[in-house]
Amino acid sequence: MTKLSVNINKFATLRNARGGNLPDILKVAQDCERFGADGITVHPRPDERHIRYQDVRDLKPLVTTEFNIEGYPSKDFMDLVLEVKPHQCTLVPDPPDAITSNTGWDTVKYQSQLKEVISTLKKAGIRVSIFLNADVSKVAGAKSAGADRIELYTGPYAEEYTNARTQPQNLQLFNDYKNTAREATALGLELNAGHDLNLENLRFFKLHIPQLKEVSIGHALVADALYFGLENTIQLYKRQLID
Ligand SMILES: CC(=O)[C@@H](O)[C@H](O)COP(=O)(O)O
Ligand SMILES: NCC(=O)COP(=O)(O)O
Repeated sequence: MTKLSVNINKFATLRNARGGNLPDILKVAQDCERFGADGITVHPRPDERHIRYQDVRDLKPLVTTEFNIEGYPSKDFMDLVLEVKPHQCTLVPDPPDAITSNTGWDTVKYQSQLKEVISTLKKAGIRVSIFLNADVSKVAGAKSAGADRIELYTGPYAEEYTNARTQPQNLQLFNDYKNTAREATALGLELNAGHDLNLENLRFFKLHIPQLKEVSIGHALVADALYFGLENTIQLYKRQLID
């Protein structure tokens, strides 16, 4: 079964809208775990518009499942990750002003930066995943940089799935995902995926990329929780991930 890591950024967005502490992010994380999440993901951004650096520190002793911190490896981010020591760190090539993540690493161009950062994280005992487009030519660079996993950026998949409304298995784009996943497995890299996954597109992705270890989902899951409740929603997503 593929693990579901719930990205709690959007709960923090709601909290920050008013100041104060509603909803309580620490309780949200614990409740997500109680409701069946296999992990908690946070993606602190430099402007701290949702998850704050202090949230990440406060979450560390409370998260009993897998803790995954995502972000661009700036000095501040690296200091935070090395202090908190999550189970996994997912490196994302976002510029500081990114509205959200919208591409994976160019593992050729940024090979030496990735090598250095990954080596530092791995020395601290942190598993490293790097965010990658569905582009088979970038997988070898992830391996040679020392990553343990790649996280497939599923934004374009989600968009095509919504636009096609037919048989997504016919899409060239989806073949790129399958080939990238196959190459990762062949090189001994484990596979995660995330971005814009939702209750409509998740099952198809899981069925066609069975080696998927983990998905991290936030935006759509939080939106669904408004209608179905958090516990039901987490269970609905988990059902999509059964082998
Ligand atoms: C790497 C990735 O796809 C997610 O972390 C996503 O970008 C969530 O970030 P935001 O919640 O800031 O949109
Ligand atoms: N790594 C992807 C993630 O954590 C959540 O992305 P989204 O579901 O908020 O688009």
